[in-house]
Amino acid sequence: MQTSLVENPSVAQLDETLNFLRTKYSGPAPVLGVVLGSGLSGVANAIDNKIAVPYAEIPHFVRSTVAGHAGQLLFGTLEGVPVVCMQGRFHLYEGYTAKQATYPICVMKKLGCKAVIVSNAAGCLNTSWRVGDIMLIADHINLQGQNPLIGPNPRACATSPEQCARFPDMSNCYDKELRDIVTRVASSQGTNTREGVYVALSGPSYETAAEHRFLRIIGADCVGMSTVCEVIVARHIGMKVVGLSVQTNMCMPGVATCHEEVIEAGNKAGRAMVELVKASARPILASLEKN
Ligand SMILES: O=P(O)(O)O[C@H]1O[C@H](CO)[C@@H](O)[C@H]1O
Ligand code: HPA
Repeated sequence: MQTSLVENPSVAQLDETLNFLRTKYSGPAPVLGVVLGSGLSGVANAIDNKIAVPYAEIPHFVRSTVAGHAGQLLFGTLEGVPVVCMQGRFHLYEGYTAKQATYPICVMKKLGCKAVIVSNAAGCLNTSWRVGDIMLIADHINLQGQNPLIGPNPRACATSPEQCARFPDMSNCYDKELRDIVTRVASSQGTNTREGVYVALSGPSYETAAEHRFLRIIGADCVGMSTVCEVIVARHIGMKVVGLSVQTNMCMPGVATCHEEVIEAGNKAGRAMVELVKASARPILASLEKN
């Protein structure tokens, strides 16, 4: 288990994790990280030459405790692009600190990833959309009451030689160029993606109808309990981000929400997600290599 609740990951911690992972995987260094949300595990099936490492075995990783989150790190290739994929993520409501929940993002960076695709299942607040729609995250609102960067900010983070800002900019959090690439890939596949704002709450209780009204008023299109801390860390250490939210349930007055419904809708949308993530890997890599 990670011991420090306030410090960024240390060089020693990350080295220990990486040395362990190197005993399990010796293929090409991953350039793209992928985080799979509730019910979205199916994307893992598209990864070729897969090596799976359970989180429980990885030094300084915590455990997945939520249904629909397999709890393993996958190495392999997506359309020939070396990737590392979290088949399941960590949430604050599981009792983890923001630093524990985002440690794998630092590991991805240390392994060589220049960008990360984060995906999630989300409740749909936008009344013109439907269950199953895939939203490219254009921006987020962090209402989790936590920020993974709280605490000392060393001159250079253990993940990167460059200085990590005390006050990192979040203006192009969800990279516009990569977002446009994924949108083009989706439309070439006949998938009509949406763009919008993801709001993250701590959970684990779902929202009340009054909270839904409030979240619409402040400009959110969908709501979830994850992602934003991962994205803040990724941006802090200089990784580009693509965010995908699958609309798994409509947030409507008098309509109950349950996690089984979320997982089922995630699984159903999974096929489109698989195709989208798969076909986006190469163009994303081309864009990263160009910049
Ligand atoms: O964000 P992901 O991990 O996809 O999961 C979403 O689904 C769960 C609630 O059903 C919450 O964990 C929420 O954040
Ligand atoms: N609310 C919060 N998180 C969620 C939801 C929701 O309706 N659906 C999936 N994750």
